[in-house]
Amino acid sequence: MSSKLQRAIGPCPRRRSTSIVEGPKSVMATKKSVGSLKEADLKGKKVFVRVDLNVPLDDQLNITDDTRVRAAVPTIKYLMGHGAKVILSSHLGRPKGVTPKYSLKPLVPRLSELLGVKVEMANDCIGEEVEKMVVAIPDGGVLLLENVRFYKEEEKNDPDFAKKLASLADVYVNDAFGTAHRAHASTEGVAKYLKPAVAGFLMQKELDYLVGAVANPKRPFAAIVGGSKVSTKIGVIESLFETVNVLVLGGGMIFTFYKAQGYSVGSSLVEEDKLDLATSLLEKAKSKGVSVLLPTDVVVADKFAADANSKIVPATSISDGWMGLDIGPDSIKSFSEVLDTTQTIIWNGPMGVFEFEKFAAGTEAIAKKLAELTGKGATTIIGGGDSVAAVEKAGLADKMSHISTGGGASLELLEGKPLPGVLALNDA
Ligand SMILES: Nc1ncnc2c1ncn2[C@@H]1O[C@H](COP(=O)(O)OP(=O)(O)OP(=O)(O)O)[C@@H](O)[C@H]1O
Ligand SMILES: O=C(O)[C@H](O)COP(=O)(O)O
Repeated sequence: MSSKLQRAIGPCPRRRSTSIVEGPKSVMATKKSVGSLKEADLKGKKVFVRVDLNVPLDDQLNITDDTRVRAAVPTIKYLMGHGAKVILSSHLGRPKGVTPKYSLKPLVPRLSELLGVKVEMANDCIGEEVEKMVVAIPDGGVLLLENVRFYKEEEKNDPDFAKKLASLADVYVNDAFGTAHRAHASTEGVAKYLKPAVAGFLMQKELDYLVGAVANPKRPFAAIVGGSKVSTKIGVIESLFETVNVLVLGGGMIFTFYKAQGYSVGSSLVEEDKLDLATSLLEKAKSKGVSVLLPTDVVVADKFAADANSKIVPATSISDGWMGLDIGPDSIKSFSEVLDTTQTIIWNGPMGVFEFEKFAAGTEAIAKKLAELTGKGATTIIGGGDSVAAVEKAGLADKMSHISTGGGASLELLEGKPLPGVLALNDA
């Protein structure tokens, strides 16, 4: 095989039919058809809305990325417009007890601005004071409860705590896709005590793309999986084997695959205990008829730092003392050529250490390619977490078909794990 060519294991992309009924494990594990907000009677009703306002804050408590706040707006505006009394609940961070730096107060100005109303804020999420504030919400008004994780009962999914949350409202709406993989009191438990319990618009959109498009994709269907470690992506890779035609691998995980094949990887990131697994994953791909593409060239560095010396070398012969931190230009070219032939692409995990400018080219090039293909009619789905950060950094977020607000949740969904926050909702 020429070093100019991608290392392709398995045959070329081929068409396969996958129906929702016969679909892969990932489709069967969670349901796509959940009760809709549009069917609920909302006028004058107290609606408990679980949103995911777990956003990054800087040291001055400024929001550094408001994507999740903006994503929560359509559901809240719909509820306001239909005369509901909106009770917003979220977590922020992973506090152990009441912790001021994890208060949701810094969210109030941005929420008020986006919703065009003064959002009221409670100092707690249950109790008498909160109950009084709920009674005072006008039709179409919005009350934000304090961080629900200030109570340890939240993460324990304590039934009494869930009942207390439920007692505040008449209707439950879960729009917190980012937290749908957690069986917590506000994401799962509360749904047992409030009927109807329905999905918000963001939740529905995430499920439509991540379950719908993946179950029934326009083909050829490619998955691009990158990021640092194979170990965190085994489940998703194996699950995608059931449905994709092409699997493109990048990021730090590729060196475990190369080392497993006996190539020299220098001091690149390698998970020594996953070498056999890497070999068996490639064999499995072959048996499933999935084409696996690994980079042929990489950008290597003499240290893990933004100002490291760098050079481009074949991916299969990295000298001692050098580590691969990005895919190289030949790989970008051949990955792009293959992606050009595909109709649906899901991307999870960056191609390199995109946080360092010198090693961001591979990730940026893939982001640009996906933006271009979206413009030509392909469906492009960015699976959350660092890939989303990279697409945002490249200013291309609005050029993709769907950007998931859930890193962990989207991975678990693609891995075929059930999402408790979705399963708890009423069927459609
Ligand atoms: N060649 C590499 N060597 C070391 N680290 C790498 C390399 N390529 C990418 N990374 C790092 O991988 C990290 C992301 O990996 P991770 O496995 O956490 O992906 P992820 O966050 O799960 O992706 P996503 O969130 O998009 O699902 C980034 O911080 C990036 O710097
Ligand atoms: O950011 C996330 O992935 C969600 O908000 C869930 O947060 P958690 O991982 O702390 O449960």
